[in-house]
Amino acid sequence: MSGWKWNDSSRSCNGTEKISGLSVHGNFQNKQYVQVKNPYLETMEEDILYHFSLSTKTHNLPEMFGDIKFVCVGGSTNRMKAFAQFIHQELKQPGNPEDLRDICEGTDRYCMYKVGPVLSISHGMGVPSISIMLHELIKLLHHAQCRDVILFRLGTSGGVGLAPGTVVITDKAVDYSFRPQFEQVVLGKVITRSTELDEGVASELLQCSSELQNVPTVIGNTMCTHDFYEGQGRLDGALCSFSQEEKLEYLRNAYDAGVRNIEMESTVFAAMCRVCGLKAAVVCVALLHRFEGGQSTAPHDVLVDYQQRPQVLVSHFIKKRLGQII
Ligand SMILES: O=P(O)(O)O[C@H]1O[C@H](CO)[C@@H](O)[C@H]1O
Ligand SMILES: O=c1cc[nH]c(=O)[nH]1
Repeated sequence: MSGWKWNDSSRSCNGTEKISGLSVHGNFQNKQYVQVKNPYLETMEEDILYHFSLSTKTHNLPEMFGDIKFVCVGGSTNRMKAFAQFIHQELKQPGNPEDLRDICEGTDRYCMYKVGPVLSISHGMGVPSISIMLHELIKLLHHAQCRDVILFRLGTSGGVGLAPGTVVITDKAVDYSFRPQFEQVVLGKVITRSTELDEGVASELLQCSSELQNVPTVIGNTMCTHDFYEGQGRLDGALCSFSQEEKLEYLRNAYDAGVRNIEMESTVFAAMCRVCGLKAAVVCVALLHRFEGGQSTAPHDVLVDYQQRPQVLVSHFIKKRLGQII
């Protein structure tokens, strides 16, 4: 790949830097390295990123990943492979997108594709699955000496008071009580972390959406639950202990608290990125209107179109940052 530019509207842009043989233009005076908050890591001779099938001894992580600027994560392996192929075309990368290799092929836990400065990774469903992936991803970015990285979660969700197909850029990721926090149990005690996301990236994404057709987008709070059925007030799970009225009351309360969509990873994603000094955004499409029901009745091709919307939006953002769109 010839050099790519690095535009960050929140900072002045100047200077050129070589990263892994690429000319990267931008302002690196505010170099933001990825911070790990674990003193034990420094003392380890080797760090095995077990679920990625990578290690600091067997892989040259700075050479493999040092130029990463954008990391896009999402639940499904197929979606994240499709996104890698899509961004490969959008960034006009050499070679055939069909030939992209899964860097994590040594394990079937997650998939990972690298396309120039973009990493596309799957994280499975729910907080435990994404948090394991994020521990290893953040260590990977740290070991690779990456800097000024932005993370995006590209997902699907249930809409609250929104037409299906609407993309929600998360303002605050909130828990089941609509609090902007994530609770982690550590050594039997609950640790509470803030789930604030980067406001600048969110408003830049909203601006990007206004430059696109067919990507209706709003900014709103995203509720993260630990379950798809009972946890999200669905009446169609194997278990249901509440009435339709109780469900609607909970969803109305969520709406009044600014919640516009419901998914299952945003709070831990926001909390871990924040602690480690990573800018992050959550961009999820609403597949259905939760006031109206629990099942996705839209035809397959419509759902495929909906799932592509966060990808189109984030790809536009990346192309702008790389100076490919003025
Ligand atoms: O579309 P993804 O990224 O998987 O996200 C949403 O979809 C899954 C449930 O179907 C949960 O993981 C939820 O957060
Ligand atoms: O309703 C939905 C749809 C997708 N993902 C969720 O977590 N909930």
